[in-house]
Amino acid sequence: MLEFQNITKIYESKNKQVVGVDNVSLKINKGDIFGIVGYSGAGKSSLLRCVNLLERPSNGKVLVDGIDLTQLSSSELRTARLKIGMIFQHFYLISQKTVGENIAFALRAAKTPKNEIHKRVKELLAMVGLTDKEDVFPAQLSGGQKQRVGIARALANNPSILLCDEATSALDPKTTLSILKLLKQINEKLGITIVLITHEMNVVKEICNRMAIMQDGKVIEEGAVYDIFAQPIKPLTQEFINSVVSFEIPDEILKDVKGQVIKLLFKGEVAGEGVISDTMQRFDVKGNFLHGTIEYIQERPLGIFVMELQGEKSTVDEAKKYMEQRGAVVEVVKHV
Ligand SMILES: Nc1ncnc2c1ncn2[C@@H]1O[C@H](COP(=O)(O)OP(=O)(O)OP(=O)(O)O)[C@@H](O)[C@H]1O
Repeated sequence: MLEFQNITKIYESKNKQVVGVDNVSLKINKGDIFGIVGYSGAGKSSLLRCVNLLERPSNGKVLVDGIDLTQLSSSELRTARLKIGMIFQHFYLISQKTVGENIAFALRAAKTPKNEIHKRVKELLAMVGLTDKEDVFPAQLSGGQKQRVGIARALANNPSILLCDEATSALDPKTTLSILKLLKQINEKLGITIVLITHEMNVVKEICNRMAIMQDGKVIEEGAVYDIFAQPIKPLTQEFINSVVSFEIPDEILKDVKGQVIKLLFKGEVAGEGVISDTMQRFDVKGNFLHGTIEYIQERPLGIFVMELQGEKSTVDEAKKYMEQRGAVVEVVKHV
């Protein structure tokens, strides 16, 4: 388990202090794929770099399996860091070394016995699907292949945590998906906890099970990805969710709608259409669909409907209550 306890990172620059991370406490469970989301300057990189103390926090503790890394001696920290792999947006491969040598470099740094290195390099290349690229140089690889080498290098010493710093931001959407798939496989097969930072909600939607949203150095919202997608609380979180799953109805359409407009959420297996049609039969209200979609988040369906309800106010209220009893989350978008 990885835990940040009251982490603050202050940068001193030109007689000025910049707060990169502001008193963040977070728990990341073993086996999580945890996404940290925020706009540029929110403090994501600063926080991620506190995990392996690439940035030393100005205050607070970083606990990995209960051990506070900030209290370790430099040799203890070197050993602890071997169990924390990291990949980067711009890969940082050594251009004069072949793919195989880039990976072997990480193994040598961890004092792996010489006679085991080549076997391990081959294993790692097979794991990331680059068996035939051992002897080529990074310049001969595509961006996605370079990131695969970065992943192989990060996994060389069997880490328990993998940190991903905007790992797919330099890649096209199709390559991004293939790298995310690989990361998910690694998480499932090897049980490695993954912490990734990104400004792309699609990345989070694709592979993360839990997430935190950062703004001005603080974590403003955190929880299960499914729950946050279903009911984001903070306006910034809503903005990020809307970038991938838009529930907004344009004002021009709302303006012409006569009845009350409601948003209905049906989580998991609750069959939204069935509940809505039962409601229309039971109550003297007329419903018009303005929007309807089923999103799959973490392979779990989330039904989202926006509809206009026309009828007596008391009947409309009863109809909404009935839908809530049947498992819907009802939110009024526009009162009559
Ligand atoms: N080495 C540094 N010296 C001074 N200020 C820094 C340093 N690194 C980061 N900062 C400041 O700390 C704040 C948080 O930056 P950080 O890079 O962690 O944010 P971020 O969310 O990762 O943004 P980005 O996605 O652009 O990297 C910003 O105001 C930034 O200017």
